[in-house]
Amino acid sequence: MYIKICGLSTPETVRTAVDAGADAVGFVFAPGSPRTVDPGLAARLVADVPETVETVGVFRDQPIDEVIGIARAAGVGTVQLHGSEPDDDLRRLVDEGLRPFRALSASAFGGLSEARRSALGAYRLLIDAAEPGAGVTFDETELGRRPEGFWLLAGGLTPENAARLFRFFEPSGVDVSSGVESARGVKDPVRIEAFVAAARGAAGRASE
Ligand SMILES: O=C(O)c1ccccc1NCC(=O)[C@H](O)[C@H](O)COP(=O)(O)O
Repeated sequence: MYIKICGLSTPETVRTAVDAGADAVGFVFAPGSPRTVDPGLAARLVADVPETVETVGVFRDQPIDEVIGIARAAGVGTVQLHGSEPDDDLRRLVDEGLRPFRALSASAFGGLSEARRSALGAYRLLIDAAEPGAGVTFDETELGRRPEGFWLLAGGLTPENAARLFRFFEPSGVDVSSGVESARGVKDPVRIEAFVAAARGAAGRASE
């Protein structure tokens, strides 16, 4: 079970996520979000993250050269693309030594052709609600068949619903942002710890 805590912007909450046992921490570089950080702040936060924890930059419809420049400046090793970027952008990230996550809404994934599903199978997927970072869950009927490779479930997860949704969707891991906040854009250390514990607990029970 892989756990990603997204939209972090303070040293305290990054430390809480790492100490709680998150596998990845995410920083939003897409403009216009209450969680958007600049690359300088992200670089200071990334400096305190152990190498065993994946650092993820989150982008939406930004030019790929800009994405790579920000990822390098911030020092993140992984790039999560939320827009309608072409597959060439994903290949370019790989060529640059960055690990891509392709984020797709559940309904977009559910509507893909078999050929498109298998092309995307080359990448790690993050299946989200229609509006990323909005704290909204999606309905089972929107997704249909589960992705075949490594995929993260996102969209409206919380400490309260993580175990139930993990058991239902059986993803490779989970991703959360709004559900571990006390107010929009403000992460809550207590909820981060509760989320990681709930997700780990669910994964442990699923493997028994
Ligand atoms: O967080 C944002 O505001 C955001 C803006 C633009 C693109 C992506 C964004 N966030 C992505 C995430 O934080 C998560 O990967 C995912 O959408 C889950 O969000 P939530 O439903 O809030 O848990």
